[in-house]
Amino acid sequence: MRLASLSLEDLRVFREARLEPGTGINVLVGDNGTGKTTVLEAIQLLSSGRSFRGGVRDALIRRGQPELRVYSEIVAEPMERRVGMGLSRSLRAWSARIDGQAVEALTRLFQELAVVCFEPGSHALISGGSEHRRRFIDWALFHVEPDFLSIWRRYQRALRQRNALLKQPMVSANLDPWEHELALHGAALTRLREAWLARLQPGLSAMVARFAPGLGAVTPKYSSGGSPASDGETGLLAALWQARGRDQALGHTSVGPHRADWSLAFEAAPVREMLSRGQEKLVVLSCLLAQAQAFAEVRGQWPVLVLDDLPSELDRGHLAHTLEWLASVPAQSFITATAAPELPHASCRPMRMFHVEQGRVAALLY
Ligand SMILES: Nc1ncnc2c1ncn2[C@@H]1O[C@H](COP(=O)(O)OP(=O)(O)OP(=O)(O)O)[C@@H](O)[C@H]1O
Repeated sequence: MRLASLSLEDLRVFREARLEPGTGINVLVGDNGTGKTTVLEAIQLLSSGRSFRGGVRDALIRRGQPELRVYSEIVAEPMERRVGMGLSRSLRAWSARIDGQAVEALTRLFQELAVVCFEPGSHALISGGSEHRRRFIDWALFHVEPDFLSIWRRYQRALRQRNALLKQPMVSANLDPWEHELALHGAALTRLREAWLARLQPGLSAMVARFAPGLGAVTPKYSSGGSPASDGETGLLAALWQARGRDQALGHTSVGPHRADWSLAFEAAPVREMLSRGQEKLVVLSCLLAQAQAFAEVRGQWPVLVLDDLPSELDRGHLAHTLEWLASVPAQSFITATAAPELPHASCRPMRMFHVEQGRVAALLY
């Protein structure tokens, strides 16, 4: 999938801007603080309603304005289906449109555009809390597994209900139906997540061999958050039952897939603490590119790749390597940099360069 156009209105420094990206690598060049990252943020917003920069959402709206708007025409392969996606945020709420029609659920919009993002905060995938790693897998499942969203919602609903009951004087029988729900949907969630991690393994091994060969073979390990995954629904039900006393004291549910995690062990660095900061970045980059590739294998089209401030994240050799890889796959990508990086000569798609200057984006001849 790719963006044929992108328009921003009242998003941070931009009053109004529009660009028509190319189908291959798009480079956004400009000085610090001119708005390069904001263009990537706009793409991320359309795909998830959140900014990879975090922080308060209202900071996204241009100072003094009531609302921001982002619009894009998306082209979905293989049939070249065109979809107009619009997202706006007022001080109170988001609203979304597809082909001009308002959509009730934002997730309907997010299903149309899959974006894989590498940015300075991405190292949290390795060094941050487990929520980053769960979100990584759940992002893929949301896009490739039709049942995922309904399983995830049912699990979350049962979790909220059990947590609310845990805060009241305990009546064990009241917990029973919610624990059955949690076990049923939790076991399904665990199966999907484990299967996705297994699917990623070959691509991840190839990416690590390419970007961080010194680390040797990589082994992913999933930990299901309480009971062994192989014990399935029965095991999770038993774990919930056993944890009742402790959970009541805590006031929340301490076992289940909402506590799950995964890790990577390398031949040359069996524990995460042995990775240098730079190696961490290369591992994260490998995970994200492997994720994009696995997505493409399942969906038959690539997600859009956005890579913020790439030249300051990677050394020259790894930057060249990454650009070569990007040029070799049929994915649309967006890169920001303060100075134009040297782009590979051979590319399977046309490349395009844009200059960003204090809230304006201009296409450069390339
Ligand atoms: N709500 C807002 N209203 C107006 N301007 C804003 C708002 N939020 C941020 N800005 C401005 O928008 C610009 C944001 O720029 P952005 O982070 O996209 O720049 P950048 O080119 O990626 O910078 P760098 O190279 O330093 O990372 C900054 O000049 C910032 O002060």
